[in-house]
Amino acid sequence: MTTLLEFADVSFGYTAEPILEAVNATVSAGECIALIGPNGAGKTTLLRLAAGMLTPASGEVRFQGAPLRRRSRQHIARSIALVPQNLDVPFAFTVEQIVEQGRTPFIRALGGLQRTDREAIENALELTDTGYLRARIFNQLSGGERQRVKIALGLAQQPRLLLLDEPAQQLDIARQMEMMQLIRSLRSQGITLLASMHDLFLIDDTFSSVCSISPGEPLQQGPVDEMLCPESLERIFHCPPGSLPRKEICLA
Ligand SMILES: Nc1ncnc2c1ncn2[C@@H]1O[C@H](COP(=O)(O)OP(=O)(O)OP(=O)(O)O)[C@@H](O)[C@H]1O
Repeated sequence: MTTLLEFADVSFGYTAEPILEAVNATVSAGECIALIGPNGAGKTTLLRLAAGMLTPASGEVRFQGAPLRRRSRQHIARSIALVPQNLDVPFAFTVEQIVEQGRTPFIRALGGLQRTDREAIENALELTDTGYLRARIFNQLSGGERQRVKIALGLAQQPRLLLLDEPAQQLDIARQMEMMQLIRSLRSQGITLLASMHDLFLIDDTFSSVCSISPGEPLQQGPVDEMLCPESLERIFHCPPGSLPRKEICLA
């Protein structure tokens, strides 16, 4: 499989205190990876580094073999979309206006939206089943509706790699199932995904593999069943050995 994204010995900290140290990881084209780890381990930070929004203190993040730090924000945004946990929209923008923002990296000066931009926007609305919300004010939507619109915004960028930060957060069980169905459908369309996930029970049927970050542990990547076994989870989440139930822990 072709390597799309690569972390090569990446270290990063917001202050002198490192959050990520000598991280090595790869995301291959077509993969759908769940990123797990304890609160504060650095999942959001890793996603921001992957999107080129943060620059490593040392090491390199590469996309299709080229270091991200040598690419412009606009260039990166044509290939990689990050769907954040929270999207602050200060004005009464409609859903359609929000999703249109995904085309910003493609618009030429004074050019406005072209036919290809309109097609990308319609496709994103259709894939996320948010077309019926297009005239609604984003800030007035429910949490579940907002989640889908945020993903539509990312998809409007027509990214090779879609990064999702906690896509299932604050969703009820039915909306969580719909979100996982959406992720599976994006996966079946060949979109490469890396998503931070707290709810481990949602991972099994949807993701192709799991990547873990945990303080004091090297980053690990592996098949879902191996990564979600009790022994592995106890190590990742720093639970005492034997504390996770063996019987019904069959997450995978
Ligand atoms: N802008 C920032 N400035 C300073 N410290 C930050 C900043 N953003 C995050 N941090 C710190 O970096 C660490 C990692 O944060 P991050 O949000 O990446 O963790 P996370 O694994 O996504 O956490 P959670 O599961 O709770 O969402 C935390 O200790 C956090 O407080």
